[in-house]
Amino acid sequence: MEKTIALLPGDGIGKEVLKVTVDVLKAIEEHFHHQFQFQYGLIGGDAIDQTGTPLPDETVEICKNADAVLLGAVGGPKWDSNPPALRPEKGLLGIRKQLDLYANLRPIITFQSLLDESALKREYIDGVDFIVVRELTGGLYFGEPSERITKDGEEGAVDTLIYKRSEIKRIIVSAFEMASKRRKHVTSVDKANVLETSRLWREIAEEVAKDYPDVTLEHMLVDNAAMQLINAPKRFDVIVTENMFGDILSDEASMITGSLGMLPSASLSSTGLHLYEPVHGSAPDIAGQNIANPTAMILSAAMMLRHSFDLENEAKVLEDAVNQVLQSGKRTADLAKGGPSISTEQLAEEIKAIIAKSQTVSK
Ligand SMILES: NC(=O)c1ccc[n+]([C@@H]2O[C@H](COP(=O)([O-])OP(=O)(O)OC[C@H]3O[C@@H](n4cnc5c(N)ncnc54)[C@H](O)[C@@H]3O)[C@@H](O)[C@H]2O)c1
Ligand SMILES: CC(C)[C@H](C(=O)O)[C@@H](O)C(=O)O
Ligand SMILES: [Mg+2]
Repeated sequence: MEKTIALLPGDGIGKEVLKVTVDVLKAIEEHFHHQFQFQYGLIGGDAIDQTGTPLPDETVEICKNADAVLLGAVGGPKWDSNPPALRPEKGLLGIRKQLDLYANLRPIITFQSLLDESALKREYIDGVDFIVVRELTGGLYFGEPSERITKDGEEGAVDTLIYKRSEIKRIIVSAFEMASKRRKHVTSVDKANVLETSRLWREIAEEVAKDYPDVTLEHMLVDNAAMQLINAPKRFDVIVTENMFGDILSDEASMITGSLGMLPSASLSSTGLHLYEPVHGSAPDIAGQNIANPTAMILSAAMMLRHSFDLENEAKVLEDAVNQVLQSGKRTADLAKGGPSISTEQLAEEIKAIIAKSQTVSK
C-alpha cells in the first residue's frame, strides 16, 4: 500500500516521540511491504521561530496533500510570553479548525501489565475500556469574543462558550455510532444545571438517541463525571462531551492507565483526512532527555493504520508489540516508579524488534 503521511513534530517531546514513531512505522513499512512517504511540516513554537507564524500555509498544504497526519505536540515556556496570536497552541487549534477535525477520540484502555502502576486500585481498573469523544472545533476554544475588556470600570477578560446545533449534533451522532459498535452505552457529559450550551447539548442528545433505540443514553454533570472516572471507571463505554470538558476529563482519565504518556488520540473530520496525536503536550520539564514515553504517539500511529489506511492487522501488530514490551517489565521513567527505566529510543527499538518477528498477513 502506498500512503503519504504528513508529520508535524512541533516542540519539546513532540519531536522526540514523533521521531521514534517514524522509525517504528518504517519497520511496519518494511515488514509488511508498504510504501509510506513522509512529508514534514512546521507547527507551533518551531514554526514561529522559523517562519514567524505558528501555522504556516505550507504546513496546511502538506497536510491536505497527505493521506493522514501525525502530530507530536506544541508549546513551551519559550513562547509563553508571546501575544495570543503567536502562541504555539494557536497553530494546533488552527490545524484542527482548517482540517475540520471535529471528533477527537481518546480511548482509555488499561494494560494488564500496568495495573499496579495506575494511581487507582487494581480491582477498580482491571478491564477499563472506554472512549472519550471530545468535540474539537467549537466551544470556548473558538468562541468570539475572547479578549481583554473593561467591566464596571475594571480590567476584565471574556471568553465565549458557543455552539451551533449542527456542531453538537454531528459529535453526538459520532458517539452513538461508536457506541452502537461497542457496549451500547453513551454518557453525555455537560453542565446543564448552569450552562445554556449544555441544555441545548442535552436536548440534541435526546433527539439523536431516538435514532439509536439499542443504545442507552445517560446524562452526567461534568463535576460528577470527574469523580466517577476515579470511583467507577468501568461503568463507562462512550463519553461524549464538549471541547474543554473533554480536554480536562481525558487528562484525568490517563491516570487510570498509569501515565499521560500512554494515551493516543484520533482527530477525525468528515473529509476523510484525519490527524493522529498523543493526548499529552510537549512536556518541557522532560524535553531533550530521551526519557519521554513514546507509547501515546506510537499508539496514535496504530490508530492511523486502522482508521485511515484500513490496515487492521498492522495496527494490531503494533499494539501487541507495545503490550509485549510492557509485559517484559521494561518501562520508561514515567511508569518505572523510580526503578530501572529505558529511554524513548530504547522502547522504540524493543517495539521494532518485535515487529520484525511478527507474522506477515497479506491482505
Ligand atoms: N496536543 C498538544 O500539542 C498539547 C497538549 C497538552 C499541552 N500542550 C502544551 O504543552 C506544554 C506543556 O504543558 P503541560 O506541562 O501542562 O502538559 P504536558 O502534557 O506537556 O505535561 C504534563 C506532565 O505529564 C508529563 N508527560 C507528558 N507526556 C509525557 C510522556 N509522553 N512521557 C512522560 N511524561 C509525560 C510531563 O512531563 C508533565 O510532568 C504547554 O505549552 C501546553 O500548552 C500541548
Ligand atoms: C495545547 C492545548 C490547546 C490542547 C487542547 O486543549 O486541546 C491540549 O491540551 C490537548 O489536549 O490537545
Ligand atoms: Mg489537553
